[in-house]
Amino acid sequence: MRFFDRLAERIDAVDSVVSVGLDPDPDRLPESVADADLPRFQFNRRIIDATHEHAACYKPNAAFYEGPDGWAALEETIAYAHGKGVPVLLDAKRGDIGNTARQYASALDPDGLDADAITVNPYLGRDSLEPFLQREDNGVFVLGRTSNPGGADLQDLELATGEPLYERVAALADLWNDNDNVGLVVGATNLDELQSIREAVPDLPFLVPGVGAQGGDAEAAVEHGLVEWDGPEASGLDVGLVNSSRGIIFAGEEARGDADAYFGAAGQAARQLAARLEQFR
Ligand SMILES: O=C(O)c1cc(=O)[nH]c(=O)n1[C@@H]1O[C@H](COP(=O)(O)O)[C@@H](O)[C@H]1O
Repeated sequence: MRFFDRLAERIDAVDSVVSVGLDPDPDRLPESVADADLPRFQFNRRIIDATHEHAACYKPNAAFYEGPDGWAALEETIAYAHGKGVPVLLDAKRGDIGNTARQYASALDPDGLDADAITVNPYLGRDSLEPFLQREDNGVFVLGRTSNPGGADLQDLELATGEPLYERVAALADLWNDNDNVGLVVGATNLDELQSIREAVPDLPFLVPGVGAQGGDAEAAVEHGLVEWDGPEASGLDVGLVNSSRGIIFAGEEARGDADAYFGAAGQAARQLAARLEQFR
């Protein structure tokens, strides 16, 4: 089944468009997991237990799995999320020349990390993304307009045609969508850009990061991020994702010494965000 069909069904089943970001910063892990084998996985396991009923997907950011045992923690995390029936979007922001890109894309293989979808960087052009785009059952989220302040440095540059570069990227992503597997990453912190990209590409689902810790606009994220899915299996359902990472996984930080309270707070934060976003759907 294609990624966006699976995602639309998941969103429908849990009434949530929340992507829970699994970014287990080693400096912020509570004592209850810090001394365990694979602490990052043990942390994620507890987070997944607490949040899965409100999660449309999990988004582990590959940066947080660098270093010894990082890949093992990521592999275990993805398998554990799948065990709860939740798709996984690997946030790796890949993009490189063809033979390198093919290796990066193996993260989507069932005998690789088995991620359901991945984020990619469009700046090396179509051929660098081909190994991802060809995988009909996997989602490919192209960075459109990022949420960080420096995103403007390049992405807002005006082209000779008068359009900003991010709009050209969005149009290209639409063009690359032969397999109905392309989405766009557009931050919730830049409302004008969010709106204008939605107008430029009315049919692509967005991953909208930046709500929560970065202070982005949840209502605009839902209004512009979701589209009615017109796929072969889950047609007519909403599809799109609004991500929060630190705002959910570290919501219990004041209860660091009490594991149940700590992870309970993450569950509550995921539930509250899901309910808040549902108001705007
Ligand atoms: O691709 C992303 O997910 C992404 C794109 C973007 O423009 N901004 C952005 O914050 N992200 C990621 O989304 C997550 C946001 O984390 P929080 O700010 O903790 O919610 C991190 O993993 C970021 O790397």
